[in-house]
Amino acid sequence: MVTPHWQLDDSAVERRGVLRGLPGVTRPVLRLVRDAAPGPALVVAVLQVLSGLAAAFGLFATTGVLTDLLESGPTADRVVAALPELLLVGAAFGLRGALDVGVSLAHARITPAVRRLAEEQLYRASLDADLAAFDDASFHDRMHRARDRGLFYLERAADNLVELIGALIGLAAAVGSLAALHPLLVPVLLLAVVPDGWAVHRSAQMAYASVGRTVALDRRVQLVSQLATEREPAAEIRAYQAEPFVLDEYRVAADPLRDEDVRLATAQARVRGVGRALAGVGLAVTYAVLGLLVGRGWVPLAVAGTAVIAVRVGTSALNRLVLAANQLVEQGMYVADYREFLDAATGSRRTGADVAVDPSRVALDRVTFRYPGSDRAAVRDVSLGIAPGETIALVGENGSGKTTLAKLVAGLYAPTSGQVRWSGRDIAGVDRARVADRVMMVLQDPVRWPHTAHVNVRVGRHDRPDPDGRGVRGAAAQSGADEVVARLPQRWRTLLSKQFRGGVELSGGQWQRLAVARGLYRDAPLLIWDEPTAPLDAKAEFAVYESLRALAADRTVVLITHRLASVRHADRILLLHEGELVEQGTHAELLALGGRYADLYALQSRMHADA
Ligand SMILES: Nc1ncnc2c1ncn2[C@@H]1O[C@H](COP(=O)(O)OP(=O)(O)OP(=O)(O)O)[C@@H](O)[C@H]1O
Repeated sequence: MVTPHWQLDDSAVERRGVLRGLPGVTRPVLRLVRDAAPGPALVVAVLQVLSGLAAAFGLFATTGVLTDLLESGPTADRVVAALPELLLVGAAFGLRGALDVGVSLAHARITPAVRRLAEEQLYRASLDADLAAFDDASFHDRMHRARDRGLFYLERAADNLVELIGALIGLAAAVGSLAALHPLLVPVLLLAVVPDGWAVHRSAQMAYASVGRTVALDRRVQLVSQLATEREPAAEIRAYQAEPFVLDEYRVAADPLRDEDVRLATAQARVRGVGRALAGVGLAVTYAVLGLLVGRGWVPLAVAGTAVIAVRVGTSALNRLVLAANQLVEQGMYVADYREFLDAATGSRRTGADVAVDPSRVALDRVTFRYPGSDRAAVRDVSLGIAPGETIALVGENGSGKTTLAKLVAGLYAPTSGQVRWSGRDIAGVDRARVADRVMMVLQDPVRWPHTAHVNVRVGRHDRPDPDGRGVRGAAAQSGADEVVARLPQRWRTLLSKQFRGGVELSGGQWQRLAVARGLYRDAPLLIWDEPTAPLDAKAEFAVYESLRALAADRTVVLITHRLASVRHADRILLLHEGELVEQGTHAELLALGGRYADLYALQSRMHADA
């Protein structure tokens, strides 16, 4: 059996065989922490340094305590002699505890702020991305990794960074004290922790490799999960008795995912076991060396006593450090995914001149467009001109390229080759927002904004001042949306989403009327009209076409429809076939030509006559 393309995917692993170094990981996280919560970040840094100093001081004071206790003489005298140093040790560690509480308090403000900033950056990048990027599977993969894992691990990475710095400072305190007591004690400390550190590092590597292999499967499971749990597909799944099919789809993706998880957990447990065993041996060697130093008389017993404590403090700090560093490296790979997505999204954005453009005269010059990853052109070598105020109609079979061509005219896609010019200017070189500002677009499958009826219309141009609501009401009257709203329980303030309490659902045609109102409310000189009347009843369709005719009076209009009766009044009809412009002219000219249009028209007329 051939493995479907969305199953185990090794390309992602190859791409990242080599782990990025810690500095490469910490830099972006550090930058994010600094930008998200500069004050708390500074407080954490200062308190951590003070806490490290208190720990070092406490260790030094411990040597004094042990020296006094190990002196010869009556026990009571020795304890009394050690009291001042004992108080100092208590004060140092008490202070350290208080400082650590301060670190925790400041730290608590960092993580939510990092999440908040990272989310906004992600959504902004996604909204900024070029439309064509959404037709690209690798863009989706990146988006999925960045949104579902990148954000989560970014938060964890920020936590680990704080932990890492704390552990580093704790370690510096222990190493500093050990070096001051005897330089040989420092390398001995490493023996105890390096094997465990290797194990954690190796298992992080394995985890990431596994995620790289299964990301596409994971996405598949999520898609199936939507099918099984969301409201939209629920009716059709039941009507088609597709429940077992959906479950099978789930199993096909979920079984290999489960097997991969088991394999990973087993391999990780094995590596960690080896690491633990070696770490035990390392600790035994550490204490043996310490015993040797005391036995040879190179180190006094009191110093050795402090060294034991310092080794314990140092080992624990080093363990925390290795763990935090390794988690950070692992999380850093997801952070890199997040950054990569941000870069890809930003990179996909077409930047151009920030100048006003005028779409009254549109010219296409040998325009070809291929969707990302597709080797067939959806629009091929199309040249045409649209005169100011002209209404052109695009007709043709399903998939002939009408919608794609309309989006090229509107500047939503940039041609793969050729040029789209507005009043002589190639719009590929113009800022996207400037182009979009001049277009009103009503599409086949409009967004159902989970908001009030009013917002559903106003979002057509959300920054247009409409204090008394006249603009919204006018657009609604033209599209027939006013009748829909009149029947809603709270009129314009009714929430149009069943997913929220008190929300209501509309029929397809009712949604479409609101979408048409939204397009009309936008009010721009170039109108793209992509079959928006298909779900409307005859009365609403008639009303909408009447308002379209009124709108067309002072606008350039690109009209897409399969109802040839509706295109008879267009100034020119263009027939597309497999992406190519094969016929154009007025209704009468095309009928006289006796080509594809004439055949289609005859067919539709017969169907209507039969009906
Ligand atoms: N997002 C996409 N990614 C890849 N290919 C696409 C995408 N959208 C459309 N296509 C392909 O491009 C071709 C043209 O599609 P387009 O939607 O422009 O046709 P259309 O004439 O508007 O069709 P319809 O009458 O069904 O609305 C089709 O072969 C389609 O499969």
